[in-house]
Amino acid sequence: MDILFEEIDFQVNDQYEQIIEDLQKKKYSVVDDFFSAEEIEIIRNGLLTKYEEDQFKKSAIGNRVNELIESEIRGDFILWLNEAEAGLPEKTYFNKINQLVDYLNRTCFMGILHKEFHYAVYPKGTFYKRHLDTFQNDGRRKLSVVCYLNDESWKKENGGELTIYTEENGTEKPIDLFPFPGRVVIFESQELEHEVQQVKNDKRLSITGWLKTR
Ligand SMILES: O=C(O)CCC(=O)C(=O)O
Ligand SMILES: [Fe+2]
Repeated sequence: MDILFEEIDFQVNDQYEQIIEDLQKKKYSVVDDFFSAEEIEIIRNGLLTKYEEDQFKKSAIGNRVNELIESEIRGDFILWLNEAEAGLPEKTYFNKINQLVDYLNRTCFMGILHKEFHYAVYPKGTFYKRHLDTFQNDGRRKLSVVCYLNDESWKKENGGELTIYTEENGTEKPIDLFPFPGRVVIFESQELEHEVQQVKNDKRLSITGWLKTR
């Protein structure tokens, strides 16, 4: 009975199916309407409140135990999120992420057991040089998930593109993705090198995180 009930409960989700197909075909997926404008505003306000309260710290290279601040490599400021202590903004974020994780685990047996996310602010002039997310000493990182939190006034001239280094017929093909609000980029952490181009104006707001196995 239990099994039958679960099968009835399951609903195909076209957006998630598209993400799965993209990941299988290209190792990355760009979803422009993962969050609504209202949700993004709630989450952005959550970030800004904590940023103004000085809760962020300078990002570092390495893992969370062995950190080294390297401004030549990355210049963002981050705040790790604790889901157990999430307020409305973080709950709004995690609700959607958890739905996606459930779907991936159910349909692709991805075995995602852990996740870690942080808010990030890239002030004017900052960047994150080309890297692979598993350089952070964490082989359990399976999927990287980045969500952009700026408002509608974010312009291309502000820079801060995420450049992902894809491959086509054996040659490297960089793709620039602008950090538009509500856009979520998901990619294979162990496979795809990427970088954040210098922010030319304003400050670039996001949540970055990893879905992890084992
Ligand atoms: O903010 C982005 O677009 C990517 C951030 C990133 O690569 C990282 O934090 O590892
Ligand atoms: Fe990264």
